[in-house]
Amino acid sequence: MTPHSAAAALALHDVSKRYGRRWALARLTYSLPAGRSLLLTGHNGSGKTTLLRMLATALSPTAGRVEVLGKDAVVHRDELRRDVALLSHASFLYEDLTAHQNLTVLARLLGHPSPKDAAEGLLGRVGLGKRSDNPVRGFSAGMRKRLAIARLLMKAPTLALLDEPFGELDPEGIREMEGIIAQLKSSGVTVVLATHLIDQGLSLCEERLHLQDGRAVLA
Ligand SMILES: Nc1ncnc2c1ncn2[C@@H]1O[C@H](COP(=O)(O)OP(=O)(O)OP(=O)(O)O)[C@@H](O)[C@H]1O
Repeated sequence: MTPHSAAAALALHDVSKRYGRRWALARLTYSLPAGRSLLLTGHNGSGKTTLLRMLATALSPTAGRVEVLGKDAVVHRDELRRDVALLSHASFLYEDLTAHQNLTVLARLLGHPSPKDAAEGLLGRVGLGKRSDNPVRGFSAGMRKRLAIARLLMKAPTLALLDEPFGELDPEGIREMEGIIAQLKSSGVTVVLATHLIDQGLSLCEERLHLQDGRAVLA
């Protein structure tokens, strides 16, 4: 490990990812300094989700090395999964459980001292207090997004990877999500934010990485 990467929240060393014959990421080298947050931009299919899933240790690189919080993301996958949370299109919600139950199940898994209170507090924070006893299967896309961010907050990660967090949200939801991301940052969480809403992203992140066909280009 170089001295530079030791201070980095994440570091990509010549990272490539291939699906079949298609290269989704190609020879990406990048380092995010500790204490900074990253805006990830690029057109549809440019590789943003692939990169986030790699940082979440859900995918391994085809070539190169990914370091997350100073650790190799392949070697230290299990321990990193405790510190890293991904808000993604697939939101890992139990359809037949209520919003409240979804969060209490997670809180118990995490060993939270008071799962029900924690769930209730977070549901209020994401604007789902009135729907907390409804099963998720009847939730709209925006409500699912709100519950997914509550799930991420319950996990209290060191690194939060947010894939299109504003998608499906109404204008009020977008403002609330901006507030939640700002709070995460002020509590010391490193945020990596992939979004097509460039203005929102730029106001929240100090650094930017723009992907074009899986390669980094100057933004
Ligand atoms: N599981 C997969 N199998 C095959 N190809 C894939 C797979 N996942 C992604 N790809 C391809 O990899 C490339 C990058 O996709 P990725 O989802 O990372 O892009 P993205 O920047 O997140 O796009 P969007 O803005 O549409 O969400 C695309 O060409 C895509 O078709």
